[in-house]
Amino acid sequence: MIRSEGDIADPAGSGTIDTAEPVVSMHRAAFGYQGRPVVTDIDVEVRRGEVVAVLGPNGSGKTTLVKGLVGLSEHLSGEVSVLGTPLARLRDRTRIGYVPQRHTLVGGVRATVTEVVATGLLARRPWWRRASRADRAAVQQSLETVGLADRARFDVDTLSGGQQRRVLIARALVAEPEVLVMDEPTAGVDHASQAVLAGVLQRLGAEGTTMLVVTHELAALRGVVDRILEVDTGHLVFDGTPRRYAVHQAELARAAGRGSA
Ligand SMILES: Nc1ncnc2c1ncn2[C@@H]1O[C@H](COP(=O)(O)OP(=O)(O)OP(=O)(O)O)[C@@H](O)[C@H]1O
Repeated sequence: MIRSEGDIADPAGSGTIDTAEPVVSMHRAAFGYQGRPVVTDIDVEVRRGEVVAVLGPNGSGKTTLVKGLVGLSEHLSGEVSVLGTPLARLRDRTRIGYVPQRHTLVGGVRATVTEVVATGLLARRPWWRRASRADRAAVQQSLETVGLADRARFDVDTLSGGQQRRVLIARALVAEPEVLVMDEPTAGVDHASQAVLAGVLQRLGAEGTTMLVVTHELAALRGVVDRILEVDTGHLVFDGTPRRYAVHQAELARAAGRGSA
């Protein structure tokens, strides 16, 4: 059974979040690969300004679900709209920022932090056209958002894992997406970097950025996330606030305890 929570938090406390139009809307949606569904029967509406954590065991389909929103897994059935447009008709993909699961920044090619972040603008500007002043300002702004302005000229392979994640977030932010989809932004980095990343997400959430964040580390995002979706074996098994999720988990633990008694 899916438990749902109607109220959403207003992370900025501004009272200005427009909750009327869903930013992401899925109805009986299925996503998968080569025509084979991995996640099915997904019913979710994400409203503007929500910060949604997607939880679940390894292999449950979290990545497949969020990849569906950026066209990296196949949308096989059901209705999916992003920013009011059916997914198949969404032409301007820069409106959705995507931070992939495993960073692939290091790998033979030398590039500075600025160069990597600027690639986030390529969808808007052909590669042969020189970066405009506005482009350079956008790169600088997104590096400031993730706290890496002082590393702009560094080679990315001289950065720590956590800093490289932040470079990828800056690359996703530079085109000013309306929704940011992140796959395990805090995975595999030390606790200090996790805290910095959580701070970055907190700031983005407070600015009203709509985010879907796949994570195994909910504790690192405490206070940032205002809604949790849990996926298990390709199905959505929970949808509600972190507080309700804690209650739900406690209930499951009690039931398991009774079962084993
Ligand atoms: N490109 C692909 N082609 C075919 N099957 C895939 C592909 N990517 C993932 N799968 C399969 O889809 C299922 C769900 O994988 P997915 O990566 O969505 O799970 P996840 O919940 O994100 O796991 P994890 O927490 O380990 O990242 C797995 O059985 C996986 O083997």
